[in-house]
This record gives sequence, C-alpha cells and structure tokens, in this order.
Amino acid sequence: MRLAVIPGDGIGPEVVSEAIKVLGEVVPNAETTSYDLGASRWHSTGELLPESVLGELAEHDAILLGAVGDPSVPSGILERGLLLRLRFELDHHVNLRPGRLYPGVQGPLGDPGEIDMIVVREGTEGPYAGNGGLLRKDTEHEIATEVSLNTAFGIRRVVSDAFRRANERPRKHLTLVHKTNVLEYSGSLWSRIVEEVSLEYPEVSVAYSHVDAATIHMVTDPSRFDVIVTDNLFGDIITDLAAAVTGGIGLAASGNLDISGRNPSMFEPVHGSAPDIAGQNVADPTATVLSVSLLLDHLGEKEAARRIEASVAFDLATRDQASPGTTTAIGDRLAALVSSNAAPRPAL
Ligand SMILES: NC(=O)C1=CN([C@@H]2O[C@H](COP(=O)(O)OP(=O)(O)OC[C@H]3O[C@@H](n4cnc5c(N)ncnc54)[C@H](O)[C@@H]3O)[C@@H](O)[C@H]2O)C=CC1
Ligand SMILES: CC(C)CC(=O)C(=O)O
Ligand SMILES: [Mg+2]
Repeated sequence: MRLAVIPGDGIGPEVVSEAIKVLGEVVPNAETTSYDLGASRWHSTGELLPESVLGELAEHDAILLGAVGDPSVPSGILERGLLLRLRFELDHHVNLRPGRLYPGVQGPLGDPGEIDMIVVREGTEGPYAGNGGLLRKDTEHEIATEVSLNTAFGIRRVVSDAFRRANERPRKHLTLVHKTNVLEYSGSLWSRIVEEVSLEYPEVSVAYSHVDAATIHMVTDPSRFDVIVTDNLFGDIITDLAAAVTGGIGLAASGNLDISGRNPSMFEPVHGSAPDIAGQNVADPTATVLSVSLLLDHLGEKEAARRIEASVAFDLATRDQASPGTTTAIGDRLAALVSSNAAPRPAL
C-alpha cells in the first residue's frame, strides 16, 4: 500500500502524525511518502502544486491530507491553488462525509436519539468551480460573480453514488438538500436527476429539504437523515453543522473519492488548519484517524478499517469527555487500542 501524505498547515501535521501512528499498527507495511505542500512551501518557493508533484501524487494508492490554510497567506491561495486543485485534477467528485453520534459522546443537543447519516457532497462543481470574476475592479460599481457550475454528468454520478449507498443501508432513505425555490436552474437539474435515478432504486425512499430548513432539522431532528446528497457549497456548510451535532469538528472524517478508480482518492478531516489552536498539542486527531479508516475501507482493507473505527468508538465511549487529552495522548491511546485489538466490535 503506497500512500502519499500531505500534512499541510496549522494543526494538519499534528493530527496527521497521530493518524500515521495508528495506521502503522494496522498496516505496518504501508509505505508513506510525505509531501511538503502548503504555506511554508509557498513562502519559500512560490509553489502551490507543481505538475511534477501532482504526477507523483497520482501514482499512489491514496492520499492522506491534514489541512491547508494559513493566516500568513492571502485567503484562498492555498485553498484554491492546492486543495481544490487536487480535488479537481484528481476528479474527486464524491466528497463523502459520515456524520455519526458515537455512543457515549455528549453532543450539544442533549439526547437527540441516533444520529447516523452520510453526506454525499458533490466535489468538483457548484460555486467552487472557479467560474467567475471581477468586473470594473476597484470602482464603485465593481461586480463579482461566482457562477455555480452544474452538469448533468457531474450531478448524475454523485446522485447515483448516493442512491447506491442509501440502498445498502438499513433505512434506505435519501434526502436531496438544495435550494430549488430560488436556484431555479441548478435546482431543477438536481431534482430531475434525483427523480430519474430514483427509478433504479425503488426501495429507497426520497425526501427533499431546502438547505435553510435542513439546518433546522440538523439541530432539532437530526435522526431524520440517512443519506444526504447535495452540491459542493451546501455540503461544505451542512457537514460542519453535522460535525457539531455529532460531538465536534475534531471527530468528523471525510473522503474525496474518484469513484471510477482512475485517480487516487484523498482522505482528510472535515476541519481546516485551525490556526487558533495550532502548535499547542490540543487538536483532536480523531477525525484524521477516522479518515484513515475510510481510506482503508476504500482500498478494500475492511478489517483494518473496522479495527480503527472500533478503537475510536471504544475511546469515545470511555474517554473523559470534558478533557479528552492532548493530541499525542489521544493518538497514543488509539494506537494502543488498535495494536491490542482490544476494542469490542461495535455494530457498524
Ligand atoms: N480541508 C481543508 O484543508 C480546510 C481548510 N480550511 C482552512 O483552514 C483555515 C482555518 O479555517 P476555519 O474556518 O477556522 O476552520 P477550522 O475547521 O480550521 O476551525 C474551526 C474551529 O474548529 C476548531 N477545530 C478545528 N479542528 C479541530 C480539531 N481537530 N480539534 C479541536 N478543534 C478543532 C478550531 O480551533 C476552530 O475554533 C482557513 O485557512 C480555511 O480556509 C478550512 C476548512 C477545510
Ligand atoms: C477550504 C475549502 C476549500 C474546503 C472546505 O471547507 C471543505 O471542504 O470542508
Ligand atoms: Mg468546510
């Protein structure tokens, strides 16, 4: 197993090093190559993602990324020029973001019942496509556009993936989250494609929620969600909220998948580089460890993936919720649990 690792900025290197520690306990022969990309490379060389590096990354089985973004770099340079470029170049059209309230975790909602959802966020289109610009710059009449790109091809492959996942889950329920009451054209295309694909999955029940209402339900009744399919921007926003209601952003994992398998998929925590806590050894590495579990599952290493998730579940059920420990202490605990294979298998 050849993995490329991009620790990145802020807390990225801190959480990635704990995740690699845990990985080493389940797949000791995994070969990891670290790539220096992010703020420090940009400052020293002006480079974001050289073609040669992109080529090398593409040769790996999968990529593990910490986070990018740094206050010393103008906003958007690293996010667009590195992170989004990776997602777009490697055709990471499915951005998979599970949102699960693990037993024992005290979320902010008290006792909301079972929360176990998967958000299938479109990853290469929408308002993030870079389709826009500034007109009459630096005048009083400056105009900024950011045109959302939605292709039938792009939507269909993501919607099909979401239906496939819903069909394999016990509840078999899919919710389209959009804003069709206002975004007339893209909303219509998303709705029509969901309707078309639903015909192939008669057992999957389908619901629709406007994104603003979805944020209400995410807080007042999150257990209504099973699989959510949505566009790039809405998915970005609601997955931070899903993370918040399932115990915090430090627990939320994600995968950027090229379902065709032509390019390596990339796994990363949902959170960013958290400059406010960087360098303090206080970031929770659990999201990155769970991202490694998603990575292994994606590469077919199902047992290894389950061992990691079981260890995380055990740790979450038994840790001091108010004071879970330092980044390295959590990493050490998880590595020890995985290594001893002691955590009971949860019903996953
Ligand atoms: N995938 C990526 O690389 C992402 C990068 N970013 C970038 O990261 C930088 C910071 O962005 P923010 O909007 O502040 O989002 P953020 O996710 O980095 O931080 C939001 C809040 O969550 C906390 N937090 C994040 N991860 C945590 C962890 N593992 N344990 C405990 N607390 C954690 C932070 O301390 C902060 O209070 C920006 O440059 C942004 O563009 C943001 C999101 C994703
Ligand atoms: C920094 C953005 C480009 C990405 C983001 O916030 C996300 O994917 O969650
Ligand atoms: Mg985000």
